[in-house]
Amino acid sequence: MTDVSALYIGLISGTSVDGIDAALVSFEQDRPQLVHALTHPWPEAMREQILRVAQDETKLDLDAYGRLDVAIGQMFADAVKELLTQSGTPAVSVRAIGSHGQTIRHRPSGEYPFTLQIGDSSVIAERSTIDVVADFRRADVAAGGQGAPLLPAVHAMLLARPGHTRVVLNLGGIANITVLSANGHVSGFDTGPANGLLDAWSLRHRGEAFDRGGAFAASGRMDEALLANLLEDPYFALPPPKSTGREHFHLGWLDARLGSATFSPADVQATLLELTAKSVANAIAEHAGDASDVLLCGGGVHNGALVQRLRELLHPRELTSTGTQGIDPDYLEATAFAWLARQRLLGLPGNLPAVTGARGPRVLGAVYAAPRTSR
Ligand SMILES: Nc1ncnc2c1ncn2[C@@H]1O[C@H](COP(=O)(O)OP(=O)(O)OP(=O)(O)O)[C@@H](O)[C@H]1O
Ligand SMILES: CC(=O)N[C@H]1[C@@H]2OC[C@@H](O2)[C@@H](O)[C@@H]1O[C@H](C)C(=O)O
Repeated sequence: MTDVSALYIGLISGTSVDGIDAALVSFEQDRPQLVHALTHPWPEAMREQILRVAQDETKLDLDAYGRLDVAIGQMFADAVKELLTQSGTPAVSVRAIGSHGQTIRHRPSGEYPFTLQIGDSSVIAERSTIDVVADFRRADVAAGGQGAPLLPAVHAMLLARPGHTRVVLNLGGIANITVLSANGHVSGFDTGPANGLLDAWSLRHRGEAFDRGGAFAASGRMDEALLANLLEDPYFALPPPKSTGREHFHLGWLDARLGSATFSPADVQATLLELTAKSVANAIAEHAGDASDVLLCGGGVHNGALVQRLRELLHPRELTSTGTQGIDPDYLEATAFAWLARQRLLGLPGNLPAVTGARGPRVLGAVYAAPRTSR
């Protein structure tokens, strides 16, 4: 019998690979509530390795794959330990961990569609002594879906405003929107890059993992011809359901479009910021024309230059953070994976077929049992 009143933990390292977000979550009438959260940073060498693998700059042999899977699992277990210590929570009072893992490849279309999140869940269960639910995307992909985005179900539960069309915009490495329609319908998809390309260009030209506040972009001038060239990527015109990742939008993608043309690094950064803002605004105009407000979450809420540009493009819609609704924009994804773990233990579906394109609702994830004798 599942104890539905217990605490859960949600874990995710997203496409920015900036750290492992860990959230301790309680439930009240099935609604998740954040109790405590932290971001456990990746050691720099590991972050670089994950990025190289995710962008196909490093081809992994099976031994290297196995080692990376375990190393990521160990870091996820460390994040759990830190979360329990900081919050003063004994492991025994946590019913389960929902671990998204680290996406290293996402190819949900074609003859053999797949999506790959790694971070050995048995290692997390063994080290934390807590049951782990993981592998949340593959059942949806097996059912013909994209396996992503999964957050729209949680956005609907926490942020829908009956009678109004509202958009939730996640600005992670990749950007995705959820459209919460006035009539209750929920749709959503990945619009394209958010911070991933901005981070990569910042690292290459300034040695900084991200462009704090968007200052680097703000120091340059957007180039119209380059922007038009980038927006020609066929992904932007694809109809939903659709999802993407670092295997598509990465520095190699950008370099191929820059070709032999010379731009100042700051002008490219400004153009990348405009690419994120324009592709998001175009998607909202096309799929949520009647939206009255847009709620932001994900690390991009801290990029003042990006938020300012989005505000201009989305005018007259109101643009605020999910924080205005009492939802921490930095930990919504981790909170959602705690909810998904609970759904799995309750035998309830986690996907929204109208979003992912799956043939139907599916119970998502697999359970990795903790060692019973040590509890
Ligand atoms: N102060 C800041 N200024 C500018 N950008 C910032 C700032 N703080 C965070 N960011 C951006 O937010 C990113 C992290 O966002 P987030 O944690 O939401 O991404 P993610 O969860 O890895 O991605 P995804 O949602 O695609 O899986 C950083 O890589 C950085 O680009
Ligand atoms: C395959 C994968 O990891 N996709 C991520 C990624 O990061 C943002 C966007 O692309 C979204 O589709 C998804 O993550 C969130 C957690 C989701 O499933 O809603």
